[in-house]
Amino acid sequence: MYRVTSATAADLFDITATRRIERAAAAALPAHTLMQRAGLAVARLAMAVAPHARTVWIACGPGNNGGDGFEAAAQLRQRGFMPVVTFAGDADRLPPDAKASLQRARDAQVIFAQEPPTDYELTIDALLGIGATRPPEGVMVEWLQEMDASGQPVLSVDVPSGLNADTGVLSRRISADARTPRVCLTFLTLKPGLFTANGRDAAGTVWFDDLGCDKHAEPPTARLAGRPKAPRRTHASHKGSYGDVAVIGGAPGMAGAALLAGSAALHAGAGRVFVGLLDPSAAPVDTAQPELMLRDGHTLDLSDMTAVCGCGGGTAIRAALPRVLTTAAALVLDADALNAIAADSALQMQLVSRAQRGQPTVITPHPLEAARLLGYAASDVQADRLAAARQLATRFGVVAVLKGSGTVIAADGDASPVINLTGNAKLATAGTGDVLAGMIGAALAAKQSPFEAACEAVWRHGHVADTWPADAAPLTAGTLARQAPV
Ligand SMILES: NC(=O)C1=CN([C@@H]2O[C@H](COP(=O)(O)OP(=O)(O)OC[C@H]3O[C@@H](n4cnc5c(N)ncnc54)[C@H](O)[C@@H]3O)[C@@H](O)[C@H]2O)[C@@H](O)CC1
Ligand SMILES: Nc1ncnc2c1ncn2[C@@H]1O[C@H](COP(=O)(O)OP(=O)(O)O)[C@@H](O)[C@H]1O
Ligand SMILES: [K+]
Repeated sequence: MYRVTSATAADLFDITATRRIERAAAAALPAHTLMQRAGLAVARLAMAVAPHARTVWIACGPGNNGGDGFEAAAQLRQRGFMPVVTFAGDADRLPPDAKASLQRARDAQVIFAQEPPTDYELTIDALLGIGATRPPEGVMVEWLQEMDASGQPVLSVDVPSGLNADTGVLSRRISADARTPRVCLTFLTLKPGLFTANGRDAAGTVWFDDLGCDKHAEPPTARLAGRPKAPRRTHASHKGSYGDVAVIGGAPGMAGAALLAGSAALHAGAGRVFVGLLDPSAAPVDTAQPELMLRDGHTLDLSDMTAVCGCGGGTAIRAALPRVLTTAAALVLDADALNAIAADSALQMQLVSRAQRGQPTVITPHPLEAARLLGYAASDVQADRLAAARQLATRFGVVAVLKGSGTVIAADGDASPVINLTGNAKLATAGTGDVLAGMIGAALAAKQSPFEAACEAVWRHGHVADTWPADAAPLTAGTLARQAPV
């Protein structure tokens, strides 16, 4: 059993793949073995999460997820805890493994009740796992609401009930005021839905137990990339070794966004950074960051540069795009550049033809920008973030970075998409996206592969927010841009 952190590199498997792995694992072991191992693992983690607990409320559902709960109840009872089980199901219709575990819980003198206990120190959510076919209803909803509001730790078995393990869509809203600490112990595979969309809020800290079944040949659905290697510079390197970045953006009134991207590219290690502003009346120098070379965004030669295009671009970016799309050696497209491309099929064709010419492009949409590019609603993008990122990558021949909680990075081709585990809501402030675009630009300019450049920059950007002290002033985009790579 191990705890998943942002440093963890691991494969993720959707429900269909997990089912195949589960069937193969079950076939290789004596009956009931997997559930016994799962229940024991839940009991062990419960004791670690709440060693002081006396009463543990275990909410069990109608399938094998409930079976894991019965098994954990039996184990906890044998260790002197007072588990109280509420069961939302029919004992006669339980699958065989779960039925056997129900009997073991009864034999261990576990208390069964109709209602949750009045006082308890830990809840185990064993209502629904990967077999959930529809959102929870009836008494399950009541119990889940009680858990959310209890303030006591919740340990979700395999998957938080109501969470789609493939997409991270949760059937209910968890209030931002809820102070309930959450852990999730997931079995056999790590599932993508635990790490994106609502998955992070619903699952809390994720623990993984392979139940002794670590060998299988199933291809992954997605990956956690883990901590990137620290950047190294050879002694004899020079500024040309790290490439040129040109930020194209900063329409009248929006120079700040372009300067933020430029500052981020500079601090992320680019050899030289130009900022091509689209505001003819812009000042000739940024005195706060004099290393940035300010130029006219419409005329800057991009043929040997990595362009970062769109930050604060406004409507002026439209006129600059045909030249940027055809000439930039490598390209990061953000914000208004993406909105302009979404509205113009000729620009879309120019974007697609970049890949055919071997000119790499990374796009960095947030969900609404992704929705515009795909012709969907933002809610459709959020309903399946992995699928949306893959579609963007394939349709435009790019590396797509779909931002938000659990940023997804997908490439056109066979590579599994990556879900990034760094970052938090401290980044939910204006300008942090411009900073990310600049950081990716610097990584591309240093000749990293576009997919690697995007994954590493997204990781580092989020890591700054993760390590930002809780008692420090809020993390602004300007401060974020000035952090050196880790
Ligand atoms: N079979 C095995 O080898 C193992 C199974 N394990 C556990 O088994 C779980 C999967 O078990 P199941 O396939 O039985 O699936 P679940 O226990 O997730 O749920 C399936 C049951 O819930 C019902 N159901 C689905 N959605 C519902 C809803 N919204 N309201 C009410 N009832 C609903 C279904 O009709 C079915 O009876 C895993 O998540 C994991 O916890 C683990 O013990 C590991 C080993
Ligand atoms: N709750 C969150 N968890 C993780 N990352 C977040 C969260 N909110 C915002 N971010 C990150 O912050 C950045 C915001 O980018 P964007 O929406 O383009 O903002 P802006 O245009 O103001 O710069 C993205 O990298 C996004 O992934
Ligand atoms: K569950």
